[in-house]
Amino acid sequence: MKVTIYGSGYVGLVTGACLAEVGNQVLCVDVDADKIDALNRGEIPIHEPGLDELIHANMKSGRLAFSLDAKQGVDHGLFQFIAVGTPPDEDGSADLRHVLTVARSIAEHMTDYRIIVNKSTVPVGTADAVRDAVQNGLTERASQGDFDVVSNPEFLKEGAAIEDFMKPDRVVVGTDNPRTGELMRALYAPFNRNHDRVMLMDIRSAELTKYAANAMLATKISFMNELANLAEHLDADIEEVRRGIGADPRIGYHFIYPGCGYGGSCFPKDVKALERTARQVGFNAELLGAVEAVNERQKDVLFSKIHHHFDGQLSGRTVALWGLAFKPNTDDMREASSRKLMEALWQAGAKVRAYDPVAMDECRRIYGDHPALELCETHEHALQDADALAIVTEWNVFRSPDFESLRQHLKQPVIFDGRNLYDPEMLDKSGFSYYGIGRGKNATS
Ligand SMILES: NC(=O)C1=CN([C@@H]2O[C@H](COP(=O)(O)OP(=O)(O)OC[C@H]3O[C@@H](n4cnc5c(N)ncnc54)[C@H](O)[C@@H]3O)[C@@H](O)[C@H]2O)C=CC1
Ligand SMILES: O=C(O)[C@H]1O[C@H](OP(=O)(O)OP(=O)(O)OC[C@H]2O[C@@H](n3ccc(=O)[nH]c3=O)[C@H](O)[C@@H]2O)[C@H](O)[C@@H](O)[C@@H]1O
Repeated sequence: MKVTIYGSGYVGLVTGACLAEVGNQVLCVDVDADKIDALNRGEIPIHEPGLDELIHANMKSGRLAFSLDAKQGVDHGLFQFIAVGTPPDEDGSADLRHVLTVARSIAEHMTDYRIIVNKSTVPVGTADAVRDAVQNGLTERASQGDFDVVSNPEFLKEGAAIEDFMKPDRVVVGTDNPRTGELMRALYAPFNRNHDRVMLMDIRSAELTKYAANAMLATKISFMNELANLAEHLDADIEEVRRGIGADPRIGYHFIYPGCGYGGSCFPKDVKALERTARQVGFNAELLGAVEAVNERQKDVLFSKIHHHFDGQLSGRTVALWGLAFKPNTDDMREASSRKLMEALWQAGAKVRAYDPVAMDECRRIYGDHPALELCETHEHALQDADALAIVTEWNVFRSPDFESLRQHLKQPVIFDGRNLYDPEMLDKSGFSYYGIGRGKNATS
């Protein structure tokens, strides 16, 4: 089948590469000329395990191509996937500018029946807005073009995106046309071999399903972070509590890891957008507001602990920072907890020596040559002359460090562990001051 995908970011590239891999002819269209040039040279703009190989193999076989030309995109695919960004606008609602630009450009060039598939995360009612934008465009051209609009939200996780796309838990398809539903089912058939994962539903429910999934996951995290902070007041260990509740299959072990707040391009923006959607229809979504507020506060927790440990005297201090990405296996630093921590440390007059296995270039792109930031070649190197170690991303390489060498490098043996990687008792016995999240009595929040 022929597929066009607008937007060559995380979702567009993964969708394009995976659909090409199972035999479709895929054209990815983007407005970013540098990105398309790089892709055409075989350079992949993001770090996503397995993506380079998949893109290279499918470009070579002629099933995957990249273009700047929207008309070529409209001519190419029966399926027109929209996978452009939907960033928060000023009040936190999803900004649909890019989605509607694509819709208008499809209308401008369309000559045959097209299925417009919205994969971007968009508020309920967006399919109607896309349909109106396309219809208005066609009317202006006095064209009789026929089309359907489908909602097909994406649930992949960065760092495991290929696996998630190739073996989805479910494929949600919102459509009001049974024939289009069957065409979507045929497109996804290769990912559906063991059991039918395609769930057909009405469009508005599909749109809401995406926000509901992210909001539920974010709620679990904020709930655990709230309890972690409470555990510090009660001298209990949240890691024991986590194991204790996770054993109940109704709760489960997934997404109940406390930490220094959730980041990334999606949870923060999607929780806000859903809360704003509710507000727009006159509904006060109290829980969503609390999930967001707890997360904002949680991103300050490591700084509070550092500030407290050094009696507020941070000027002239140096903190070694392990991890910059919002989670392991990605170079994405959007809404990463590392950013809030670094900015607070700089504000307080401290310096940061940071290391991340893949996000160093991204950090350089964001902060340039910041005078209070040194990007170090290894995680050990980051420790040199540092007063303390802070960890914000649970990369495997940080899980089992040589604590003896760590003690020798640090000016003071103190660790602020934003991901609860280490055993407090063991570190205590080895003479470290250890601050985890919710690990017994050291409340500063
Ligand atoms: N990143 C993720 O893990 C996931 C993201 N999503 C959703 O998918 C959507 C896309 O997210 P990402 O891939 O992360 O975004 P991204 O920011 O990585 O990529 C978006 C791409 O769209 C391009 N673009 C903008 N306007 C365009 C236009 N008119 N025509 C063609 N291309 C255009 C941009 O140049 C950029 O390359 C968002 O709505 C996001 O919420 C959903 C599931 C997972
Ligand atoms: O809509 C999206 O973009 C995607 O958002 C998330 O995926 P992603 O943001 O890539 O990353 P997650 O693995 O969900 O982690 C998000 C954040 O939550 C934090 N987290 C996660 C799990 C946990 O138990 N505790 C916790 O603090 C992570 O450190 C990270 O900062 C969802 O997991 C995907 O299903 C969804 O498609």
